Amino acid sequence: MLHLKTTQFVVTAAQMRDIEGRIFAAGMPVAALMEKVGRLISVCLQSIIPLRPPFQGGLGGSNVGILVGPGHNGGDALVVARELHFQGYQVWIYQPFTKLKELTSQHLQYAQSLGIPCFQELAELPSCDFLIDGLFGFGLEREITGNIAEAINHFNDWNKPIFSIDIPSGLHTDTGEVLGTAIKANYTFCLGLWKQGLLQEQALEYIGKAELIDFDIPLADIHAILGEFPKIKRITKTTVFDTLSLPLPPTTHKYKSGHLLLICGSKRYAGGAILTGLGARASGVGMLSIAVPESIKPLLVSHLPEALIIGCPETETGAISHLQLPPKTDLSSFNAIACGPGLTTDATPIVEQVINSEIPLILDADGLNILAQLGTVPTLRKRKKPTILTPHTGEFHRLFPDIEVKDRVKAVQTAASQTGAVVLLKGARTAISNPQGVVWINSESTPALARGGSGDVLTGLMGGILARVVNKQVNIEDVVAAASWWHSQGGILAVKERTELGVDAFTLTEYLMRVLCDM
Ligand SMILES: NC(=O)C1=CN([C@@H]2O[C@H](COP(=O)(O)OP(=O)(O)OC[C@H]3O[C@@H](n4cnc5c(N)ncnc54)[C@H](O)[C@@H]3O)[C@@H](O)[C@H]2O)[C@@H](O)CC1
Ligand SMILES: [K+]
Repeated sequence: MLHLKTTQFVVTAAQMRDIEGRIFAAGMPVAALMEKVGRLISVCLQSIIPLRPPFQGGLGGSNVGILVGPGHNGGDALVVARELHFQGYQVWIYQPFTKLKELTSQHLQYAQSLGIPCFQELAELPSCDFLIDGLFGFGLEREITGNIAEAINHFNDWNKPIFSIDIPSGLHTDTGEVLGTAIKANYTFCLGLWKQGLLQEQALEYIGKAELIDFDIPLADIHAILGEFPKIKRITKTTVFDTLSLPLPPTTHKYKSGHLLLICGSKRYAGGAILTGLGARASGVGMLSIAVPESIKPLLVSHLPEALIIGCPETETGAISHLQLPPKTDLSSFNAIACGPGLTTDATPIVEQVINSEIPLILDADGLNILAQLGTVPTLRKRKKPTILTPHTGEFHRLFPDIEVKDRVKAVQTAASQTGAVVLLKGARTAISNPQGVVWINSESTPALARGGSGDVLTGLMGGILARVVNKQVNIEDVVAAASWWHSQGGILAVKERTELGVDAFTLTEYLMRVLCDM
């Protein structure tokens, strides 16, 4: 059986309930698990918000408001309330419901017996330094309305740090959409396994910093519900390292490390070709050929002296008119092709030519715009070798006008299944799917990468990795995931040294090479 690290797994509410059900059926008492989870959360909290030294003459301790819902999310919150109370924090409870689950009700009763004040009305609440949100977890099943919705909006307006247990109350556990209203957390303690909704772009505004609280779910139970090869996974360092096929064999030579053909650039967008080339350079690919319009060849040579720059005849508008490969070379000389950045839509014939080839192919930017004009699904259905599409949301709409992107995981799964391609949908939470619906989500990134040219770098990097490993029985979606992760980590590393405003695409290429030093 495949043993993935727990941090890779991603679950829906139904899957989490089934996994939890197996643990309880095997004999783990529900109350014991709640106790364990509550205590782990309170230990984390104490390290984030340590107890304040006593005020002179006062009782001391930080003031904590605990928001308690009717289910076990509320139960977790009550365990936290009790633990923080015993640590010396000043705790009060807000519990506006009339009916609580039995275990939750018991915890409430005990908390009240300890003298922890409990309020049902918003108007009665004292001020506090931070809030713990245990209103709803994965049991939220409909829109939040009425006084609870009012309370959530009220707490969001308080501008105090909010720590959400499992998921910010009000977010749909699977899609991350807001059901009526939702807590805007500064911090989310996701319990046991990553909930799919936390990895969706629309949840980002609500979850703050998210951390997984591991409470030792047996792998056998996870696999029993998610299958031996779970379909939806989070990209982690470990998976990427496996895909990159390192260290290099001592006897390797340049043609064994892959030969990538980039087709990119135009007189108008020469910079895109340079950035794509520099992205490919960072991948460590053995041989790099770059086809560009003849007039910008000298520019490319000066930036990428190690690459073979192929100057091609150009249209009146300065786009590549057709591919003119060197003597004794045809497309079968390459392990992979990456095509699109900076081409302009005047380069349609060349995109048609590579789509008709039998070489693994990445299409990006104008490559995607041209594909959309040709007709995405019928055009790609003819391909016999792997194809990767890397659209941002706008390009995705042009390629797949009938697919809704509210749930980005579903959107990439549908697009991949319709086309037979691996589809990467760019965003703050990039999602990748293969045609069988196997999904990778890149949950670590930085808004610093939302800048012109950043995507060109990704295409080059991905092309280089693909060319290096495509003949080594790797899954294409793993290659795409590795490139996405590497690209994001380059951005994250650059932010640390240069701030969020200091990560232009050219600078990013320099940080890419440093990412692997830390692995
Ligand atoms: N999965 C696990 O392994 C564990 C789960 N635990 C906790 O249990 C939680 C799930 O507990 P529950 O299944 O009790 O669910 P919740 O605590 O998320 O809430 C369910 C309750 O809320 C009510 N409800 C749902 N939507 C509502 C709405 N819009 N307005 C008003 N009421 C609404 C339901 O009728 C039900 O009573 C997790 O999120 C987690 O915090 C932990 O205690 C221990 C480990
Ligand atoms: K919650």
